[in-house]
Amino acid sequence: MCDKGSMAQYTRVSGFVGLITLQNPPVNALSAAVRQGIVDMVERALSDPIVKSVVICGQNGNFCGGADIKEFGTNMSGPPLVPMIDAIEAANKPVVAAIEGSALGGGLELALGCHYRIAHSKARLGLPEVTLGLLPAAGGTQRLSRLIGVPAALNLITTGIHVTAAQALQLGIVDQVTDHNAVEVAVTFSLSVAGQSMDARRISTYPCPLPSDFDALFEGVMQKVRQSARGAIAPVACVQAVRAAATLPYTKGMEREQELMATLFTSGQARAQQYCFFAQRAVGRWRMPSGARWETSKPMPVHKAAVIGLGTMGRGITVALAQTGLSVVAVETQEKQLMEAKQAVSGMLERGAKRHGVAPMLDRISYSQNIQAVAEVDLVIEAVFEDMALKTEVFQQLSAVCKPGTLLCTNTSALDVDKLASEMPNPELVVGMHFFAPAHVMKLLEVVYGPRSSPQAVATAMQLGKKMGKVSVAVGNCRGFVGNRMLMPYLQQAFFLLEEGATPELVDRALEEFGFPMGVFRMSDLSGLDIGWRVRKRDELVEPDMASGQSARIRQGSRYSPLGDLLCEQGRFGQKTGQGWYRYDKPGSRVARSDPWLHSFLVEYRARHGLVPRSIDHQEVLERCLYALINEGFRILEDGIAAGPEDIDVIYVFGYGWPRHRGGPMFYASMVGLAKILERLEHYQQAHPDVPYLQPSSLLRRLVASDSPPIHRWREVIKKYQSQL
Ligand SMILES: CCCCCCCCCCCCC[C@H](O)CC(=O)SCCNC(=O)CCNC(=O)[C@H](O)C(C)(C)COP(=O)(O)OP(=O)(O)OC[C@H]1O[C@@H](n2cnc3c(N)ncnc32)[C@H](O)[C@@H]1OP(=O)(O)O
Repeated sequence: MCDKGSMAQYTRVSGFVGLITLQNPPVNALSAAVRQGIVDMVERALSDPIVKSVVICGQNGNFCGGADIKEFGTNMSGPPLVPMIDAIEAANKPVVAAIEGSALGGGLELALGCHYRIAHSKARLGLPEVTLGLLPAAGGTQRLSRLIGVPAALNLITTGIHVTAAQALQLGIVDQVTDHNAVEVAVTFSLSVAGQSMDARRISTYPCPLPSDFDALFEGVMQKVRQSARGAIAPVACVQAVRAAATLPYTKGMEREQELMATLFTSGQARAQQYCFFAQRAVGRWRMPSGARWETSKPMPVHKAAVIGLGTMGRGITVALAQTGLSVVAVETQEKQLMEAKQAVSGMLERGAKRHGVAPMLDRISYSQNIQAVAEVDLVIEAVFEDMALKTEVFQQLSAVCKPGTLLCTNTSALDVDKLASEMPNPELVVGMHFFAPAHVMKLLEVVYGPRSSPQAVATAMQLGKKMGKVSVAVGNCRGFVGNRMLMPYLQQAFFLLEEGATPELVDRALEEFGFPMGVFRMSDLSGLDIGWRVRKRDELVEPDMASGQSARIRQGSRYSPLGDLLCEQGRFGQKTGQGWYRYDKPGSRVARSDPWLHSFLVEYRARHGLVPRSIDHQEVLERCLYALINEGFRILEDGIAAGPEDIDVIYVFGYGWPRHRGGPMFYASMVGLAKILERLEHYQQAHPDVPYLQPSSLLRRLVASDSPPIHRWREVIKKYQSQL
């Protein structure tokens, strides 16, 4: 017997079991139609006298990915989740959740409303609402705390982590884990408990186990959460909701859960985080200005890869490749460096494997000092020193050694990928892969294509990035690509603010309060001030600091601050030398301390250049640094270097510490209001006419003139703008 009409299919199986199958591909999200289907089918199963028990499962081996996030921005209709789950829990026949694939968010909340949960061993469970700026508001905070206790519930709910079936069993979230068909096991099990009272299985009736150190626990967790949330409100609300579970009766706790959810639901932060969720997925659907795109470009198979150059980046890339299960040839011509790298790579693999409880992939890697060793690989990632002549030489060797068709990738953060490609016999096989340090940890990968890169080469690099667990974004070739190009105006404004009266502490505090993990100066100290210095020297911007006054701070026709160069001349390269914008207890130590020397140096510098310090507030810091960065983002869109604002936002959230709850720079601009951004840029440009980065981009002007459409409609304006160029 079967009813296929709705988005929850009803079948009677094994004679007496009502099987309800959610069917809303790809993740069986609980849309209004699915909720209606569940309500109807549960009612049907419970009112059918032949049915003794009920099993709820999801179509295609996937239980349920939670509430339908796409519905959140709309006028929500259909039966609400809470009464639907309450009705399941109140049922007088056993209801068993058969969990395959994922049970996340509302999906797990639905399962917690069931009387039993049976999971397949490969299933994953979690309450990831916090990552969407929300909390589990279909009883999740109240039921999970009662089921597994406050500390474990706090951990799951405030972090949003997914746990394996085995971990869920250990925590007590599921009752049984099986390697067999979970639906069949659940059907058999449901019959074994048919006729029994379900009173003891209703989690909402459980008392919440209270830890002895209750107050200290909540205080500690709240402090930790506030610190790591960097201004995000959802993690704090999650703690408050769990506290309600621990202190209030169930119905009151539910009221508190709803109240907290209402605040989050309507907040800009939830919108920003949900935007990030979809943006992260949208960047996989890449397109190039030539019209080539993800659906029509087939990646080449990659079984064996090589890494050339085993410095910090090369080591991280080797680890990341080996962890995907690929065979890796790691080449380093210097013997000492090769030995050190081998030890470091093995250490990283062993530590990673230990964390995940698996065997380290040490035998996946073969090391060599000879570039000939890469003859048979499908793809090479060159990670030698950031120097065009050196990279060109290595690429020429590679094209002589590699088998035909090998994809040649350069790991560069700024060099001209197209220029490199133009020196090769097969420029279509050359792409940039800009990894972020540490390469085996950081999630972001910029895949850089030039006008000559073939769509297949881009597709291959994008697919490899995905396999490596990276969020890969395809971007065009320009100085600094997307991320570092936008960083230039940001850094420049920060330097100018110091000249005008700010301190590194003030600028960093403003940016950290905004939500960055580190302000620009602490970050520069961490990365090393000498990196930018080297680039500025190459660009012939660095001059001996002989002169004073305004003319000494003009380079190549624009305002220039030599502050960073002056620090480097003193050997202050940041953390590694123990001194930079801050001082450190010793070279390599991480705690940044305010440096009186630096403050005196700034006073003296301003005096020497006739700069009268003024008081600068946080608002100005944010506007100058962030709006200049955003303005460059608009230029990047104008130039077609990024296909859309989502690409830029994903790069900033995953690679540059932009707070996720602010959605990325372009989303943030849309929230602030494009007209306001334009007005402030015009204001600062008038005050600083010698700073080209503050000149508002034509696209920003065009968007404002088009009544500032919502961000999902920017692409239309960009297309029109580009077609008129
Ligand atoms: C005054 C106002 C008062 C307001 C009161 C408000 C009351 C509202 C009450 C609501 C109660 C809600 C309670 C509930 O607690 C909330 C939730 O459940 S939120 C959702 C939680 N779930 C998740 O976060 C899971 C998200 N999904 C994933 O993590 C992954 O997709 C996956 C399930 C692990 C599968 O991963 P993959 O196989 O890699 O597939 P993709 O990720 O690429 O996804 C494929 C495709 O599906 C889309 N999708 C995935 N999940 C959802 C979803 N939950 N809703 C909608 N769409 C989803 C995803 O976007 C992909 O599509 P694409 O974007 O590529 O088109």
